[in-house]
Amino acid sequence: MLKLVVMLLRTSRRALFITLCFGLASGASSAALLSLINQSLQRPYEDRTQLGLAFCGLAVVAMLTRAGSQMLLNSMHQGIVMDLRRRLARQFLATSLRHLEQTGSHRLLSSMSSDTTMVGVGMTALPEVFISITILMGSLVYLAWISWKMLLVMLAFMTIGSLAFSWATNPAIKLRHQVRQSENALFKRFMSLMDGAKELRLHRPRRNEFLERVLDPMVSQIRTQWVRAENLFAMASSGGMFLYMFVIGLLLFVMPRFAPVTQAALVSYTLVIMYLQQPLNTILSTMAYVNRSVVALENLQKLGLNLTPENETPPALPAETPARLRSFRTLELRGITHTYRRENDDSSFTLGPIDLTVNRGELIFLVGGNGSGKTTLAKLLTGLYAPEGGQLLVDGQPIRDEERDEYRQLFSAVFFDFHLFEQLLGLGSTEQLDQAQHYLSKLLLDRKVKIENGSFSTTELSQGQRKRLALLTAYLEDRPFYIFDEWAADQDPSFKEIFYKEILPDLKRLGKTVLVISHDDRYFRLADRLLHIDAGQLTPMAQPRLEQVGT
Ligand SMILES: Nc1ncnc2c1ncn2[C@@H]1O[C@H](COP(=O)(O)OP(=O)(O)OP(=O)(O)O)[C@@H](O)[C@H]1O
Repeated sequence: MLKLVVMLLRTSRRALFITLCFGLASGASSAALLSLINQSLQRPYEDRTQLGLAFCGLAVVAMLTRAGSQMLLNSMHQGIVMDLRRRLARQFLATSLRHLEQTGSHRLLSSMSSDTTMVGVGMTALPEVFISITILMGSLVYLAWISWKMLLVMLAFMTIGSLAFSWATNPAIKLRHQVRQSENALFKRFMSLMDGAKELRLHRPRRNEFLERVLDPMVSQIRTQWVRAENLFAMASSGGMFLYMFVIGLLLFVMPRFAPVTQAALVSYTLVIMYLQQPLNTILSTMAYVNRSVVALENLQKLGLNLTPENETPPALPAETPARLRSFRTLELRGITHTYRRENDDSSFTLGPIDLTVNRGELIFLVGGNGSGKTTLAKLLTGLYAPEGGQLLVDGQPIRDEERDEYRQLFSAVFFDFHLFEQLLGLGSTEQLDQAQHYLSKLLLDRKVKIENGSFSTTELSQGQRKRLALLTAYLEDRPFYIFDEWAADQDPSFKEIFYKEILPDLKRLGKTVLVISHDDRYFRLADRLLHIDAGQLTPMAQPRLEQVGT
């Protein structure tokens, strides 16, 4: 909870201060109203005119300050959620790709939507807790002024009540943690539902089994856990209310038998105790939100997305890569290794140690069977994965961890599972937009797609056409090193021919270094160098079947 308080102070100190002022003014005016009611009840009707006027004024102040504090809380809540989402997106991009892959997109998505909202709710609930605690303290002081014995009775019951509440709600908090885990698992199933839309529609038994065996049990498990957790909280709150009524009953029906008390004093105690109910209620109910947001914050931290102040998002880096890197002569992988380890699974895959030097301007084909490690090698070469062992060197100089992002800016890559942004992000200069128009016709897409306001008019195209748009984006990036991961696999034979015989030689002519991951052995002879990978090791390449080459 302390982390929440620190985050609140760091992100919204001014808004918090103003909200607290309004909240306290609202609490103080309500307390003044209470004292006024108390005084009025003890005066004859004819003497109440002045008190009546004061009552009206205070009621208006109480209403305005309450509305003001609520409106400020609303805007503070959305401000906090907005800030959290922005910071989370930046943290997400600063986190290593491998970590994200291991975590799984379902968990990240579910956290980015529900956990951020919950942290925001908890942070906004905190000022209400502070205000209610202050009002509670003020009321207790007023109670002590009326009767210190009553205060002692009240404090004793409040202590018993809060101990009992935390004892009763501990299992509920554990259940909330379990609900959160189950929600992650549900999100994964929902993603399968969307990704497998075609497969589920085509095969009725698969669809039925998916719904009955995969989705429904998880949905009902969440329902059970949720209801159990919330029922425990409801029982604990009701228990608290019962204890409260017990105190009032004790005061009205039992205490007068043992300690003589005037009617006026009894009315005063009862009024104050009834009034105390509101802040106590607020504390109990808002503490439940604070609690949930602590769970959400811990969940985000478990994913490596730390939003606490000590983990500031890194500053934005300059867009340009330093000239030292851009003008490289050689890129070298020296003894590079990478291992994929799977949770709850003994099988693992190790790539390397890889020793490889790439000279500027080379056109290299990387070939090998499925699962041999081609894409992994490309991710290591581009700096998307940090090597577990070995070093990346540019012109003999090792790339340090903090330089890796700059190093990555040397590359333009179209991976097998590429993503096509609808907007030409970071490529909006007039010159680039003109070039884009030229490349659209070169890639035979000018009849399908237009470029309007820096965006493609559509990306709803065939997979092969989308890949051509991804290639267009790569052209515009104008980076020194190009990587194509089975780019031609989705292209028709005539466009394959254009890719291997026109586009790749063009890039080479422009002085670009190109690594092509390919299974198209009929074009292997076009490479300056052929690299073969097998079971994670670079191995000597068998002679390509020249009789098929270039025909
Ligand atoms: N995200 C991952 N988590 C765990 N293991 C992985 C992951 N990605 C790949 N692997 C493992 O690493 C091995 C190499 O994968 P990689 O994608 O580099 O192969 P590839 O040569 O590009 O295959 P393909 O030709 O099928 O695209 C695979 O055998 C696979 O078992």
